[in-house]
Amino acid sequence: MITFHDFSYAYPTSEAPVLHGVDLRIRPGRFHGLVGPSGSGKSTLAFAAAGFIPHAQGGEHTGSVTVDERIVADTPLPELVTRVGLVQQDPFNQISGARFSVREELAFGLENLGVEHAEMRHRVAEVLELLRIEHLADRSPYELSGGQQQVVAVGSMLVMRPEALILDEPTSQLDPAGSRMVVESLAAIRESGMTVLLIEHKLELLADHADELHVLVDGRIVAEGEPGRILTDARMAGWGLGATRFTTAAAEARRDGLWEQDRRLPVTLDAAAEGFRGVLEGKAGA
Ligand SMILES: Nc1ncnc2c1ncn2[C@@H]1O[C@H](COP(=O)(O)OP(=O)(O)OP(=O)(O)O)[C@@H](O)[C@H]1O
Repeated sequence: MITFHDFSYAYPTSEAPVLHGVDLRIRPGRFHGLVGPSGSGKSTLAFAAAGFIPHAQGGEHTGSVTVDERIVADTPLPELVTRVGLVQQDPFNQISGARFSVREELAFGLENLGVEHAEMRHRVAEVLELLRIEHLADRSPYELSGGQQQVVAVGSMLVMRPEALILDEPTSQLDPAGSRMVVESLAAIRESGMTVLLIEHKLELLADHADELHVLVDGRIVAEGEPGRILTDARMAGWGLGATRFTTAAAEARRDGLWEQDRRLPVTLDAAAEGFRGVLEGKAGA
């Protein structure tokens, strides 16, 4: 479990804190999503959960972040990497450059930890299978598409068997085909029962995957709850956030009497289809 306890933080060059009194619980086996407008502090929060703040970035903080009761600020980074994996936006920057094949790239972090060879091979094979990238095992990481590289970056975190995986806008630099690959791997990770925090601007992705959403605005958590409730919250526009296409379509249809007044607005394709089917069947039967 990753827990933020009244955590505030300012970078060494910040004039004002970037995070303000953040209280947050990332619970074991749950898929959490973090949304917020640009510059609200989402990546900063991810760095704090993974220990890069304060270990690599310095700066000033109050309150604490704990990972399984260990205070992140007091735990050495090499110990934290086996507990919290962080996948960032640009897949290219996450490839070590030290290895010739995807298989070796995946083993790289384990080699550094001194994991024995048989165990290393086992974990690499397991991750190749989970992410359905066995066919890429002997390819050079540099020959891969952006989407494939990002899935390999996810894999290089998963081989460490962290308790939690944080993904910071993992599809933002990818084309639609690359995004699809990463989204498919998210589904596999979700099924594996791993603890996940996904930072994402694409609300539909969160609606499809997350159990719980947290909204960060100006460094403060302003709302938390299940995606269906948060993504249809009337305050979304005021927070600088949009709505899913399904919510917008149903809200417009409701003005024309084509969405039941007391039916919740949808955030997924399935919920939208169900609502519209209900209206059409009602009209056909009338
Ligand atoms: N290394 C740094 N030093 C000083 N200020 C920083 C640093 N990194 C980020 N900031 C500032 O901290 C604030 C929050 O940035 P952060 O990248 O965490 O936001 P974000 O919500 O992830 O944004 P985006 O959605 O655009 O990625 C911004 O005002 C940013 O300029």
